[in-house]
Amino acid sequence: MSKPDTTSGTNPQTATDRRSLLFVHAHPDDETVGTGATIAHYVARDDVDVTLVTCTLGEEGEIKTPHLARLEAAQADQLGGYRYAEMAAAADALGLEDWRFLGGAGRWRDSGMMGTPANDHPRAFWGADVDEAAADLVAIVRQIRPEVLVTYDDFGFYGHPDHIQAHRVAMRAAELAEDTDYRPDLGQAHAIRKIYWTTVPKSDLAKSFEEFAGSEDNPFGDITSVDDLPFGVDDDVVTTEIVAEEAAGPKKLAAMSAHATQIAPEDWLYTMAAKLGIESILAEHYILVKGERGPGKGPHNWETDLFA
Ligand SMILES: CC(=O)N[C@H]1[C@@H](O[C@@H]2[C@H](O)[C@H](O)[C@@H](O)[C@H](O)[C@H]2O)O[C@H](CO)[C@@H](O)[C@@H]1O
Ligand SMILES: [Zn+2]
Repeated sequence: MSKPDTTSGTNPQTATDRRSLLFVHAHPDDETVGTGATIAHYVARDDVDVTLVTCTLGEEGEIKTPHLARLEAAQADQLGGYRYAEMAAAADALGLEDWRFLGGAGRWRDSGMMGTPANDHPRAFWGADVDEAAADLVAIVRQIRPEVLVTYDDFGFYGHPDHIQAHRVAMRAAELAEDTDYRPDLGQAHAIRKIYWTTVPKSDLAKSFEEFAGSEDNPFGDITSVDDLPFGVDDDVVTTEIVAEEAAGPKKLAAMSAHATQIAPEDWLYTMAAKLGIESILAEHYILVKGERGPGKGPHNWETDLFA
């Protein structure tokens, strides 16, 4: 579905009718693994423009496709360019038209896992000056003027340095974007109405524990308690559950398969969808950290719409 041209003023809907939703993620694949169903859901709405900003190209990733193994950082160091193409294919699968890299593709490099030498690469995102990186994001915020921003919590959801830095840069950019004295050359100030951090309710993790208990492909390994995982929150900390329509399921699976160097066919995400059903990958959860909580439903009164 091609969107009306909102740049030349020919949009049949007035600009004020359209709503903007911004996702800030660390690596190509995070957008799909963590928020793929939500992206597909809002892209399918005819009143919402979705923008994804990814902070690095994922150059330091482990390669799960053996025939591409030599692209790894320690050998040909071509994984970043390859994951750019994976990002394009995944965006296509989700129907996402506006996807960008922070500062332009290649500005910031994947920092590798915490404590690895890649953390010290001169372009590592982990070593970026937060205000410098945030300035590029302010320009995007002031251009697309999002009502809602989605990013990670201050632990980066699971403690990866690029995820922690994506949180810091996104939150700093939201603060600077609304400051009328900050860099007027980057556009008119804009205040984002709602900000969410991605999360997973422990009740969902407990269900997965149960389903995988004893199986050889248990992604949780020898962890036996959800409280020992580096992510997950009590259900009453979650504020919002987006359950995408069934049609989003195949889109998220196609986007996952687009990220083949990162998500192998035997990956637990596929196994979970197979064991728990496609609905297990249609529900994605968030914590509202800025803005007024909207109407909700269920035992925890979770919002069902990011724009609520
Ligand atoms: C989901 C996510 O953030 N993936 C990151 C992460 O990938 C991990 C890394 O390659 C690790 O070495 C593997 O053992 C683990 O299975 C991967 O999830 O870190 C990568 C390097 O920074 C990054 O490219 C990838 O997108
Ligand atoms: Zn990541």
